Amino acid sequence: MAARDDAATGPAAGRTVREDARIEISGVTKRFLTPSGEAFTATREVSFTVEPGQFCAVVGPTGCGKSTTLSMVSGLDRPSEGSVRVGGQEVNGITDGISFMFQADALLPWKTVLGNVAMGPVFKGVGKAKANAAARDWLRRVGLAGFEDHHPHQLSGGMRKRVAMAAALINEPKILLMDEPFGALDVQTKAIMQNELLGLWEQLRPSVIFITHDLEEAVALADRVVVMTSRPGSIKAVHEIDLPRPRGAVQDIRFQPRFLELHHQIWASLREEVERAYADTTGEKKS
Ligand SMILES: Nc1ncnc2c1ncn2[C@@H]1O[C@H](COP(=O)(O)OP(=O)(O)OP(=O)(O)O)[C@@H](O)[C@H]1O
Repeated sequence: MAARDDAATGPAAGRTVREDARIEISGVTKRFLTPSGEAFTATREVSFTVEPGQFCAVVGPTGCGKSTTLSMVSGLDRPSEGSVRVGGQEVNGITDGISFMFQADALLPWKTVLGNVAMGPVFKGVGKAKANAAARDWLRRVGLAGFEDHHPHQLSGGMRKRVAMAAALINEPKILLMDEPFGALDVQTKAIMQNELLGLWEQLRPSVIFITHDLEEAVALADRVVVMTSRPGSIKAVHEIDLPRPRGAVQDIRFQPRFLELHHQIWASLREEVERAYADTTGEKKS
C-alpha cells in the first residue's frame, strides 16, 4: 500500500476546498437478504477516506460491491455494520450537496436540455428565470450553447453526457459520486469527456468517488485509486497517484513513464482479484 498524502502537499493544497466534503468510510460491511432468506455479504469491513477536494477512483472486479459502497455514501442505503461520515456527520439519509452521474443517462426525455439542467436549482427553490440563466451558463461551459431547446433523444451519447455533467455540477456539489459515467462511450468521446470532467473538477473541486472498470481511466483522472477485492469486497490496496496537476490531455498522460509504472503496479493487484472473481463465476478454484 502506498503512503498517504500529506495535507500540505496533497491534492487540496493551495485551493479552497470544503472541510465538510471529507468522506470517511469506516469498517463498512453490507449484507443483503437473498430471495431464499439467507444473508449475503456484499462488502466486508470496507474502510477508506476521500479528503476534501480529492478525486478518488475505485476499481475492482465485477460484483465486488463498488456500487453498493457508493449507495451507502449517497445515503440511499445503510451499512449493516460500520459507518459512513460526510464532513464528520454520520450519513443516515440523502445528504445535501451530493450529486451523481451514472452510466445510464438520468435525463428526463420529455424535458428540454435546458429544463433538465435547470431542474437542480429549481428543486432547491431558485426562481425559474434564475435557474434557466444558470443552466444556460452551464450549457455554455460544457460546449452545448445552442442546444438548449433540444430534447435528449436529439443528442449524441457524448452530448447527453455533457448535459448530465452540467446537471450534476450546476448546484456546485461538495461531493460528486460517479458510477462508470463514461462506460458506454466510444474511446474518442470518452477521452473528450474525461478531459472536460478534469477541467470542471479543477475549477469546482468537489470530492469525487469515481467507479470504473477502466484502470487507465482511474490512473489518468484520480489522486487516489482504491482497489477492492473480489466478493465480498474489501479493500485490497490504496494507491496514491502522484502525476502532476493539471494533468493535461488524458490521451497524452497515458504515455508518461510514471503513468505506465503506476498502471503496472495497480494492475498487478487488481488482476489477481479479477481472475479470482472470474474463477468464481466459472466454478474454477483459485486460492
Ligand atoms: N439490493 C440488493 N439486494 C441483493 N443483493 C444485492 C443488492 N444490491 C447489490 N447486491 C449484490 O451485491 C453484490 C455487489 O453488487 P454491486 O452492484 O455493488 O457490485 P459492483 O462491484 O458495483 O459490480 P459491477 O462492477 O458489475 O457493476 C452483487 O453480488 C449484487 O448482486
